[in-house]
Amino acid sequence: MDTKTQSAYQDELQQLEATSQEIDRQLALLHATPVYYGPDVTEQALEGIREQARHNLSKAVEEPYFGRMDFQENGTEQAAPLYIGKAGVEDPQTGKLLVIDWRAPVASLFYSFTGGLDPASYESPDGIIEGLVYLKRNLVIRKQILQRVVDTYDRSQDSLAVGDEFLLYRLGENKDSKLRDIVSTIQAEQDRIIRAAKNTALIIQGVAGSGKTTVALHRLAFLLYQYREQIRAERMIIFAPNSMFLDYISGVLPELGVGSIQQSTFTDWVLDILDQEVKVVDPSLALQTWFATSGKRPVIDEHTPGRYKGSIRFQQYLDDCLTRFETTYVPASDFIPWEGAKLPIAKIREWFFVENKHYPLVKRRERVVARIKRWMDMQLERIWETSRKKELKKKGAQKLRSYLTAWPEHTAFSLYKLLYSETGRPESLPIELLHQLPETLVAQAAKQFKKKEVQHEDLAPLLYIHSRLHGIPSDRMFDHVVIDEAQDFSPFQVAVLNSYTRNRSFTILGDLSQGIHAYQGIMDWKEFSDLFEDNETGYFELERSYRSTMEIIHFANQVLTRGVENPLLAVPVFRSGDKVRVLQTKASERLPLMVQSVRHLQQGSAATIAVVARTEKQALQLHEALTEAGVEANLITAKQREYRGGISVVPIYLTKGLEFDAVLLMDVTASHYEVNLTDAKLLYVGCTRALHELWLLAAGDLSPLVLTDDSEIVSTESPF
Ligand SMILES: Nc1ncnc2c1ncn2[C@@H]1O[C@H](COP(=O)(O)OP(=O)(O)OP(=O)(O)O)[C@@H](O)[C@H]1O
Repeated sequence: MDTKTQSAYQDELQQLEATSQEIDRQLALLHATPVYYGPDVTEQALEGIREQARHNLSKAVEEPYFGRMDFQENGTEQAAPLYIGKAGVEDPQTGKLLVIDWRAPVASLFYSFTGGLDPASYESPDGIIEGLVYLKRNLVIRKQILQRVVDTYDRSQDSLAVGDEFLLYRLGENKDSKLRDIVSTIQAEQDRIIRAAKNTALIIQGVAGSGKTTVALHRLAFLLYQYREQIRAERMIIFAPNSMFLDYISGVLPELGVGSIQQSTFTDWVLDILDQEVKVVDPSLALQTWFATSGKRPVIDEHTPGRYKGSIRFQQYLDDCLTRFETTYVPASDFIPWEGAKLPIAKIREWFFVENKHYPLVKRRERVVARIKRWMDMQLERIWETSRKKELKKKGAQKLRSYLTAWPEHTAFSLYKLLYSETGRPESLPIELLHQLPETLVAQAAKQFKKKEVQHEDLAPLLYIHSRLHGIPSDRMFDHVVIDEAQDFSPFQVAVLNSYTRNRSFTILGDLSQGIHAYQGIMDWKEFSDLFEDNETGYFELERSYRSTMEIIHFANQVLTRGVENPLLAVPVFRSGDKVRVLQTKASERLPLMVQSVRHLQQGSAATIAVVARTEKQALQLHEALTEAGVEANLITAKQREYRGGISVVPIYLTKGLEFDAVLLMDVTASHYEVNLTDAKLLYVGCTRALHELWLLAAGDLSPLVLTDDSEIVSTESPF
């Protein structure tokens, strides 16, 4: 350590001691205050504040801050050090902030400042604040021990750009089984997204490993801080592709001090609203079909079920059907409960179509039926003779029951089923409407709906019908919605979600280059932005990839370029690692070489390893071989709900969103990965899951997607 670093270290030690003492003091005081359980509302509110403070300080005491910025605001005498941490800590005597919450406006300087001598500024509630930055320092504190002090900018030094050394140090670390927060190293382009205003539908195209998922989670924490008066955690939701992925990201929000944000898959969320009336067919069946090796895969076009039923055209079709249906929903005849009493149909129609027109269909029916009953009661009041009254009452009730059979109650599913049915259609839904649908869809529906089973792509239509029937209760509305892996969502899904979201407050993130679910997803972000007015959306691109080494990113980019026209290529951060290893072998050596490779990677520094198969069937076989060889590994299938870390065996299409220290891609042969869009994207996804090491194995001819003689990034030598 040179003298300058040593002195910085000493300064920071003293600062840490002083801050820790103050936090300890405040915590002791809070713990000494008895918890209030009484009925007084003011006291309850104060207890809430104390509870939050207890929680924040107990976290802060271990690791009070991670950054320091010396900033001299214009008009002040000298630069003041600002310490930035996960939670703010105030000195109650002076009101001075000992630690600034990373989400506070001034903390944005720590992330947005990229160096140079020019003044820097940030937006405060009172307007733009300008001044000079003198120092940007990263600090690693673990359990109150100062482990590292790294200056990434120093105004008095020669190099005036913010250096990457601290970021590289963090990126070089191994990962455990869960995604982590990045508060200490958020990059300027990520910070802009995190702090973007709430009431816009933000669309973010980010290359693999650019931090999309991480940024989305940090954005939720920011929104909760910035708009604490307007939004609530329980009314925010993050949609992710599957339960295992949700498990993988589940640690970040609690680490950031925000819990209770809903996390769900689109499927689970819709089924809950539909009260589990239907079942979704086993998702692995669809995956096996769409991710069969090339030649066995169905062709994808506009009639592909996912694309057809996910389109706005289909939403308009449903809309038209529902509007027609409504016109003849009321029975066609007068209601005559007994001889001499008649409720004219014109009256019933007036109640239904005029007086209650603002209510959703189900509610409207309920209200009109209740009104008919009241009308009947009034008619009965005119009759004095008790036995006659009783007799008519009974008769009226019977008549009403049969009258209502022409006015059946519907659920979203029963109505949806009706739209596909040749028989039993009301006159408002002529058979010609059915003939507008592709025949294959009608045939599939007839088969599945009998068993109350639907496909994933039926969920948005069902929810749409449900909301037309029932309306959307205010407690179901979201304050903010995050859609991760959004390239696999359909426009219809986003449109229907929009009706459940206040002020179109969305963060929609994804990567078109990873759009492997083309049978249901989008081809262009315009398909989503077209759903909103121009001034309601924002679009960001993230090009830098933080996950993988330069070698891995360059290699993955080559794969993509070979199968995709004009691909969006990732730019790696300057982190060099081992070369990508490509190993060819004989069929008989395939499994032994896999076992040997896994053992080798395990003995190195990799804590998490993925053995990636092309299909689920192959994953099963590879898992079996590893188990037989005594290597403990977890098999990941479409039904998996937990991600356990360690060694995972996983079909390539299920690796999306995850990351591993080392990835071993099996069977990268010409027959498994051909030169086409889907295979190139699949392989790209597989390659970009690796942080530090990427190995490819092929028993047979190598896939043309990976053929390269670039010896700078690839090695074909055996390490054994
Ligand atoms: N600013 C950063 N500082 C440190 N690590 C970062 C930063 N940004 C991203 N990372 C790391 O990069 C990795 C990739 O992040 P993340 O999974 O959020 O990316 P992604 O864009 O969602 O990836 P993909 O689309 O490939 O699944 C994670 O390990 C994350 O911690």
